[in-house]
Amino acid sequence: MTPRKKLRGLVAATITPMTPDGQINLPVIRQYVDYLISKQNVKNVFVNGTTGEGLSLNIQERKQLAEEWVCQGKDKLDHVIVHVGALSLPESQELARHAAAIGASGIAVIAPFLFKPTNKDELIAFLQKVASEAPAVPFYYYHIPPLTGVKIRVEELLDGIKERIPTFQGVKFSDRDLLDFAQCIHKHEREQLAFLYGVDEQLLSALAIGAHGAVGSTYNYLGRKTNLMLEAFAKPDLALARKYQFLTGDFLNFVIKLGFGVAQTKAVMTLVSGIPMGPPRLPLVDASEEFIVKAKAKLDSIVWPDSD
Ligand SMILES: CC(=O)N[C@H](C=O)[C@@H](O)[C@H](O)[C@H](O)CO
Ligand SMILES: CC(=O)C(=O)O
Repeated sequence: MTPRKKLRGLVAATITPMTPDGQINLPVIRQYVDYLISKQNVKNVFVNGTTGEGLSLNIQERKQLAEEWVCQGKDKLDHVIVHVGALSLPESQELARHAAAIGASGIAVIAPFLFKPTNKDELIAFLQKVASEAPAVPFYYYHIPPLTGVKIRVEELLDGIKERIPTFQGVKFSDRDLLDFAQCIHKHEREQLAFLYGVDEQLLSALAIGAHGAVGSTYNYLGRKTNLMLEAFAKPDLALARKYQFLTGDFLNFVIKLGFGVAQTKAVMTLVSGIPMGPPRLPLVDASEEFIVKAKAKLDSIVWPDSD
């Protein structure tokens, strides 16, 4: 898939649908693609990331999912970014070659998080070995220190990165350090990079400092509302943009207090879309009935500015 457009706007971090007995449920993806486009107005996806339980899948499953998304997304989605990060460098390289072969529009890599890189050079060395396996595919670094424990500041990491990784195309930034994020944008203003924010509950703050888009789990089911926030911000109608951020924040604040992770995201998506996402894979366990009832009541109680 040769990207016709620059990566901008919302990117849904896809959930991996599973059958009740825990196998990946590929036939559901066709319907999932159509749902994102028609109901959420979201035309970019980030496959096999955190929300997709990418690191809990085996290589074969990851390849099958990537293929299915690229294939079902053909002529429908704008970008299919495949996360190919793994603890094992050769596995990550194999996934990168595979993503290139199937025509993914980008690849992303998370920092290895058991043996961790201790400085910028070690991390770049790892990323470079993966990126070079897919020399024609845009490469994104996936920064998510709350999960990886790798806290190397991105602003430092990016210093000189293009020389080492010519395909470097941007960052998916899932951290609350907006100084680091702002410095990335500021220092690379002249380059055609994509800085995508990944903490959905504070996307508006990231837009204010120049985020080009966002990758997140909530755009699966709150994509349409978040797109209205982006439109209001662009107008600019900041009062309206804030209303949307406050309301999506109201939902997230509520579920975070109940305990909110990928298992709960699967349950919420099943509830909202009607597409069966199935259970998560261990060590994650299914959301409780109580969680689902409360989350649904909360969602139903929100009065959106566009009132539907
Ligand atoms: C830790 C995690 O999964 N972060 C996601 C993306 O990076 C976000 O999309 C969150 O799920 C979202 O902001 C809700 O907290
Ligand atoms: C949220 C996100 O981007 C991910 O699930 O990887």
